Amino acid sequence: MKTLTLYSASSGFESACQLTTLPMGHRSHGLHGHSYFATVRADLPAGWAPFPGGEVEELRQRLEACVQPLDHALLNRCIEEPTDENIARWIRERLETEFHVPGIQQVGIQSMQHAGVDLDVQGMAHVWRRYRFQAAHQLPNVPAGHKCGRMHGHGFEVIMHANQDLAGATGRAISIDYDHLDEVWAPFHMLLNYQCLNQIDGLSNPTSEVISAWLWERIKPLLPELSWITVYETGSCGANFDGSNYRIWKELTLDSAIQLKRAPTDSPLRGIHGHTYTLRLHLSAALDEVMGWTVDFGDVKTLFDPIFKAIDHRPLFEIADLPDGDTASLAAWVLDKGRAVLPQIDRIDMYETRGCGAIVSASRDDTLIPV
Ligand SMILES: Nc1nc2c(c(=O)[nH]1)N=C([C@H](O)[C@H](O)COP(=O)(O)OP(=O)(O)OP(=O)(O)O)CN2
Repeated sequence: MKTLTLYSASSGFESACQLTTLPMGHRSHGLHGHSYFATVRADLPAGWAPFPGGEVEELRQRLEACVQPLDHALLNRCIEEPTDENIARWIRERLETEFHVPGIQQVGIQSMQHAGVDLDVQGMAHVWRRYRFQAAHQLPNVPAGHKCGRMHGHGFEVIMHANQDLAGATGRAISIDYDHLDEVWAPFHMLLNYQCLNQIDGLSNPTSEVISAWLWERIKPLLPELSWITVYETGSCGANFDGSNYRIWKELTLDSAIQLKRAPTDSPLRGIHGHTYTLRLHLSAALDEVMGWTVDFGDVKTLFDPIFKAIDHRPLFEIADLPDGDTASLAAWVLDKGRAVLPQIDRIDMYETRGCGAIVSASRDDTLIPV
């Protein structure tokens, strides 16, 4: 199977800024500050890192050096109008030209816990913002005894992703801002928060997939730039919908020991060390119209469980058919084993720390997935 591997790295910085093109009186017009979080994903060629398996650490160090002038600084001294989008563009430009990072597929800036911008490979900016609502639901068509057949509740989260480069079509003078997303979301919060979802028109079978499509149908006419709706049912699972395709994910954490066998003998990465990994399984499948889902999150967990047990709380360097302990090798191994039991798995994200790791995708033309 031909796969695409993207290496991912992240770096935080604390900065002050001022957005002077926003109207006087807007809370971001004046001097204020953020704890920013930058991420980069790159399709790196063989031989780029000092040793095979060292890509994530090398990318992390270059990103950290790239954003260093922004840390504890006034961003306006480096970037004319430091919106999240402009900061992301500044970082990408410097990574390419001064830090020699090839194959950049995505640069993200998160300026708040619940908002940010992702630049895609074509340089298009996708603004995202996360919202929460508290609601009950029950899935009426699940087999008898399935826990989701009982009335229960969740703190649901929704991410709206909007492709800012489509904003010209709406006639707004400036591209999408977070305030506009808030205005669009406000009536949906009123409709969904503190409700039993089954009682809402169109949500008689309120799975994550159905909720994401229900929101898409209602929000897209109000926000033509909408590119994805993401619904988090719990902190570890949910669904994305882009108007035609459903995707779901299930996230697991594993605590494992590794060694990077190809690291130089004097590198600490060569010795036994470990991580609490975040492993995200992405699946793509058609919607089962009766069940209202693609694949049951519960089935994903059950079918994947033997693989999970083989890598959680284990010395991964003892797995005979795992060539090395770097996250790209590990993600490729999980993709291979995972697809044997769940062919709908089409991508594995494996992070050793927040934002640092590898993404291995079964599709060569992986699009920006907003999770
Ligand atoms: N594809 C879908 N599968 C399931 C959905 C759904 O909307 N789409 N919904 C449910 C249930 O409503 C349930 O609340 C969520 O199930 P589960 O993944 O088991 O979630 P947990 O957080 O309880 O999982 P743990 O990993 O055990 O914490 C079921 N399936």
